[in-house]
Amino acid sequence: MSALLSVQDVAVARGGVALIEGVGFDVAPGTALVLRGPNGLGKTTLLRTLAGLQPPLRGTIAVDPEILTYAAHADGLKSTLTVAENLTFWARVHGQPEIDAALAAMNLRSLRDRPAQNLSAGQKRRLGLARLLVTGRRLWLLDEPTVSLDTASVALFAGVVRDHLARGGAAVIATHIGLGLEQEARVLDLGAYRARPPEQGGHRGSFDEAFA
Ligand SMILES: Nc1ncnc2c1ncn2[C@@H]1O[C@H](COP(=O)(O)OP(=O)(O)OP(=O)(O)O)[C@@H](O)[C@H]1O
Repeated sequence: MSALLSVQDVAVARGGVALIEGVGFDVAPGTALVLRGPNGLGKTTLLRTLAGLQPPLRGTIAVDPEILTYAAHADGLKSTLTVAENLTFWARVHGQPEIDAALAAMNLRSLRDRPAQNLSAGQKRRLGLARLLVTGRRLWLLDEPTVSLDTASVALFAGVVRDHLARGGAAVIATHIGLGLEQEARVLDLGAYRARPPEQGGHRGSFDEAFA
């Protein structure tokens, strides 16, 4: 089956500095790619680039923007709206009819009427991840999705990702922890793609991406 995302010889930069270069991979339906690498290497920058929030320095990214959704570090919740209202808002944005399955999947049913501002950090994160399910999008780009989650919630979320893949979805996930997705996920160690500094022939980024 053809890839949902195809990346060829991509280089990315942040703040005018090239971070990663020569990255290439395909992500097929039913599979996940786990991005690994030390802090500051450029995992977030690569995900932002895949999401179309900034252009690559070089290379090609083939993806239909209509099929992807990007879950960044920030939860992006509306603090005065309840759990159910937050999800309903996002479901309507994406033309999805209901939120009950998403509430159940991330164990949020008992919290449905609580304002987002009164949730714990882990509960907020669960709500942020439940939002993925009401987008109806096939390709999930996830930046450290398990931050603040306890062990049970990590397992819950791993199950949600597994179900998404089983339905023909796909995911690219920057994470430092194991999600127990060894069957479905490949691991890409981005350390091997660290950009050379300019004095060694590497590229400088432009200021366009710095403010993108
Ligand atoms: N807005 C910005 N302007 C300039 N430089 C930035 C900006 N945001 C991040 N950087 C720098 O870009 C580099 C890559 O950051 P990025 O967040 O992509 O790394 P990461 O691999 O996701 O790290 P972590 O594992 O800590 O989340 C870092 O050196 C960081 O300090």
